[in-house]
Amino acid sequence: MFKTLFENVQQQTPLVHCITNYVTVNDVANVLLAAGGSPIMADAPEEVADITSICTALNLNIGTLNSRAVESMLLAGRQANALSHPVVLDPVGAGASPFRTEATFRLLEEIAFTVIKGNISEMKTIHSGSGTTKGVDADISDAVTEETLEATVMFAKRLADRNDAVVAITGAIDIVADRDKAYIIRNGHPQMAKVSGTGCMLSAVIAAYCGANPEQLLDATAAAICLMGVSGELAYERMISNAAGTSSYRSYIIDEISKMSAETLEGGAKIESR
Ligand SMILES: Nc1ncnc2c1ncn2[C@@H]1O[C@H](COP(=O)(O)OP(=O)(O)O)[C@@H](O)[C@H]1O
Ligand SMILES: Cc1ncsc1CCOP(=O)(O)O
Ligand SMILES: [Mg+2]
Repeated sequence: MFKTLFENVQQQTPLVHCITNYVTVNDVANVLLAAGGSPIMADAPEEVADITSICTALNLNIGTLNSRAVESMLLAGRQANALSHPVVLDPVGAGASPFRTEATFRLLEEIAFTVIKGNISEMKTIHSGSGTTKGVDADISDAVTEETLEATVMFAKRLADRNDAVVAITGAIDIVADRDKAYIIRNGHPQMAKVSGTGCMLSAVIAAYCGANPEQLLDATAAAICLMGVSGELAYERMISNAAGTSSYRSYIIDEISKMSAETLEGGAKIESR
């Protein structure tokens, strides 16, 4: 399922324009290189439309939002839409403050997103306009369980339909959906939540996969999620065998992404469709 999607990224080296937060920006750049893409971070309103024009995909992440960044995101998003480039939204912390929530809705109104990717609390905020979130992390009471899984799959499909986008909800169980079809992905490791930026890294990798595979946006998004999850599992094994800690784990995740083969990805993916 993933071989061609994976190879397209390796062969095309998609250039991804990121307007992202200053917490995880370096990891986002390195994970894009590790995955076979290429990063450029640019957030000045004076240049974002030009930068987007030379890229393959755009990744908007509201993690450390300010008014100038909102302006830049709108300019870049409009240009990416005009050029039919895929655009990913990571609504980091939507629901944590009115500013974040309102900016998220303004972006959703004015830009056609290809993929909207967040944790369950952020995605519930996008659905209802308000929500509980533990800062940038999901509220534990929102967590998707086996009991709430099918309802969350329906929720993801409805949200995808309403926004005319692929919707990806991350957590212990990841769900990715368009209006008709969903995938449930059970890769990853709880340790990934102990590293700031695994969600941001994933959004950038999704942008690279969609840029290189514009005709298969749902599958490309699923491939990126499996890539992140399988790498998180392999990195955890290495962390344990080296008696290492969370800082090394962060590097090990990027290492495993850089060493990934189509065969390991395919063999390691725990994915089912609905
Ligand atoms: N408990 C978990 N078990 C397995 N994978 C996880 C777990 N928590 C997070 N992940 C993985 O970590 C990555 C980031 O997801 P998440 O923590 O939900 O995002 P964010 O950091 O934006 O809140 C995803 O690839 C997800 O699958
Ligand atoms: C801690 C923090 N604060 C603002 S952005 C950010 C990083 C969030 O990264 P992720 O969404 O990948 O956990
Ligand atoms: Mg996040």
